[in-house]
Amino acid sequence: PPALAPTPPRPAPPPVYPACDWPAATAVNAFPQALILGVKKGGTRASLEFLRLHPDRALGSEPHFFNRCYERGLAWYRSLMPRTVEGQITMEKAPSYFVTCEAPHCIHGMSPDTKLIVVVRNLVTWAISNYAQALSRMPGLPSFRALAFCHGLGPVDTAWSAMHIGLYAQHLAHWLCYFPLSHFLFVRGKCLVSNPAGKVGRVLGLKRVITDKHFYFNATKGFPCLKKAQGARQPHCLGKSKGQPHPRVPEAVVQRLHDFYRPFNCKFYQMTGHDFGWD
Ligand SMILES: Nc1ncnc2c1ncn2[C@@H]1O[C@H](COP(=O)(O)OS(=O)(=O)O)[C@@H](OP(=O)(O)O)[C@H]1O
Repeated sequence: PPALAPTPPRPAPPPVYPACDWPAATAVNAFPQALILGVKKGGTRASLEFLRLHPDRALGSEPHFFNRCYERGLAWYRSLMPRTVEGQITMEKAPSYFVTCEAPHCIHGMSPDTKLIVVVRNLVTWAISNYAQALSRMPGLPSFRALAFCHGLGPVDTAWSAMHIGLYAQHLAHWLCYFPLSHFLFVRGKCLVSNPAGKVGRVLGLKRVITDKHFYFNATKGFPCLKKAQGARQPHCLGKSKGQPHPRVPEAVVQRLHDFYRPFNCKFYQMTGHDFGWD
């Protein structure tokens, strides 16, 4: 008689989750619908921390995907995003996307509907802020003046990142080849300090949930801090690299930089239709 056919393996039983681990029926890892593109030292961390308070948004970690690890693929990127339910906006921030040449193309490839947030700041203050950060890490750094100008007093050294990144008009022109201006939201870094609730509350038309009640002014830090960070009971200020003292830079140097940036600023105002008043 023919040998008995082996019993076919039983199909694996469906997974059994403890009640508290049931996956929410509609929660998914969605690609970000909005990205904070930078710029670094503009106030990106403050924007992110303040937005965390909003129940209608979910913020991803900071994987620097579009400027450092795009080769890992969009599926990997998506898996890093928090699970969200319908009606929630997924967001991510990276300090350098705005100045990364390939980023507009890659982000457009992910979704041409992505909303883009850029935190901008007076470029001279901004350049000094970058220098302050670098100096705190490398105390032996040459003076600001020596780095800002070729040969000490020559033309502005646009090869220095603190000068180059500030050419907002040039970076924006590149982005506008991929996204219309209506997709951009420009946030003044200064407003995040003077009126954090106002600025953050209005981002992306989110319901007005974040108000002055969420903040207090911390006189020691000299900046607004959160009365309670998300999921915590304690007041929370940003870390010590945010809001650090700036070195004194001679007025003549500041003036020369204002003169240098003026035409670029004018161009940026024209492109965005908004006078940021940096001159
Ligand atoms: N609430 C609050 N607390 C502290 N700092 C605040 C806050 N709001 C805005 N800022 C400004 O944020 C600047 C740092 O910007 P970023 O977070 O974009 O820096 S980074 O690129 O992520 O390192 C930082 O720049 P510096 O003051 O030059 O350090 C601040 O001016």
